[in-house]
Amino acid sequence: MELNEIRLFSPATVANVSCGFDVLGFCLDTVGDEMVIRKTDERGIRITKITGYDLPYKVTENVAGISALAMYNTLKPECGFEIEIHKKIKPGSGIGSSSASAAGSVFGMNVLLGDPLNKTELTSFAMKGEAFASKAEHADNLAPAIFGGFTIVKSIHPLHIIELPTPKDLYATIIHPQIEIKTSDARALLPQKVPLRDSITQWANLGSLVHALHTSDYDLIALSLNDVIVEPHRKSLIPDFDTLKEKVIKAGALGCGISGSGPSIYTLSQGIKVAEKVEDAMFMIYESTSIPFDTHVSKINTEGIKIIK
Ligand SMILES: Nc1ncnc2c1ncn2[C@@H]1O[C@H](COP(=O)(O)OP(=O)(O)O)[C@@H](O)[C@H]1O
Ligand SMILES: N[C@@H](CCOP(=O)(O)O)C(=O)O
Repeated sequence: MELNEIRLFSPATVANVSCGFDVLGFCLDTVGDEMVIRKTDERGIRITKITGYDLPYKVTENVAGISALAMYNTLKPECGFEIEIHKKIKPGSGIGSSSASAAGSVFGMNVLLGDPLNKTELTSFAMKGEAFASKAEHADNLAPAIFGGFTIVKSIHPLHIIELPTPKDLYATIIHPQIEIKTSDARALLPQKVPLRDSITQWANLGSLVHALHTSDYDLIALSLNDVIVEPHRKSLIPDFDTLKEKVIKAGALGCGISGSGPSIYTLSQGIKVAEKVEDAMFMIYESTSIPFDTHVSKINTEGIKIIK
C-alpha cells in the first residue's frame, strides 16, 4: 500500500561537543519535535500547522519549508507535500531546534517518495534551511539528527559525514536556561583568526576524543572535553556558566560545555546514576537564579530521526 502520510520524531542534538566547533555533534533521545509530512495531489510545499512555538508559515521563511523546497525543486515529483511542525524544542535553545525542522521535512518527503536519497544527500538539502537560520552553512546538528549517534562533518563541500561509535554507558545531561540566543548572534561574537597554540590544543582534544569514543575510554573522554577557542567568547552570554561547570564536574560529569551556540549547557557522564547526580547539581545552581530553566537526562540516540506512525 502506498504511504501518503507519516509522523516523525525529529531529535534535538548537541553540536560542537566542546572541542569540535562546527564539525562534531551527537543526538539526544528524550527531546525532539514531532512532524507530520503528507503527500498531496496539489503540487508544491505548504506548512499547514505549527504548534508549540510561534514560527513562520511562509515556506521561504521556515527552515522546514526552505529545506523541503530545495529538495522538491531538485527532484520535481508529481505530487506536493504538506508539513505539520509540532515544536517541542524551543527555537534558539542551542539544542538544534532549527536543525530538527530542517531534517524532518526532507527525511519525511524522502520516505514518502520511496527513499530516492541517501542520508548524506538529505543532510545536504537540510543544510539550506539550517543556513537560513544561522546565516552560515554547518551540518554539525543535522548530521547527528539524520544519522544518529556521534558524527563528524569532515567537509561540507563536498558534504562528507563520518559516523562515530557511541560508548554504551554514556549519558548526556542538559540544562536549558530559558533565554534565547540566536545562533547567528553567537557566531558573530567569534574571532576570524585563532592563535596557533589554541589550535594545537583544540585539535589534540578533538583527535583524542574521537579515539576515546572508539575505545570507550571514559578517562580520555574527560581529558578531551575542553574548548579553548569558542567557549571563552560565548560563555558570558550564559548566566553562572563557570559556577555550573565547576559543580557538575565535582558531581562526577566527564565534561561540560556550551551546547551548540547556547544557552543550553551539556554534560557527558558515565552511567545514568552520575548523569542524574549532575542534573541535581544543575538544579541547585539555577534554582537560586530568577531564570526559568529545564533539565533532562538523555541516552545518546544512536538511531536519529525516526518514523513514529
Ligand atoms: N522550523 C523552525 N524551527 C526553529 N526555528 C526556526 C524555524 N523556522 C525558522 N526558524 C528561525 O530560526 C531561528 C532559530 O534558529 P537558531 O538560532 O539556529 O536556534 P537553534 O539553536 O535552536 O537551532 C529563529 O529565528 C527562528 O525563528
Ligand atoms: N556549530 C554551531 C552550532 C549551532 O548549534 P545550535 O543548536 O545553537 O543551532 C555554532 O556553534 O554556531
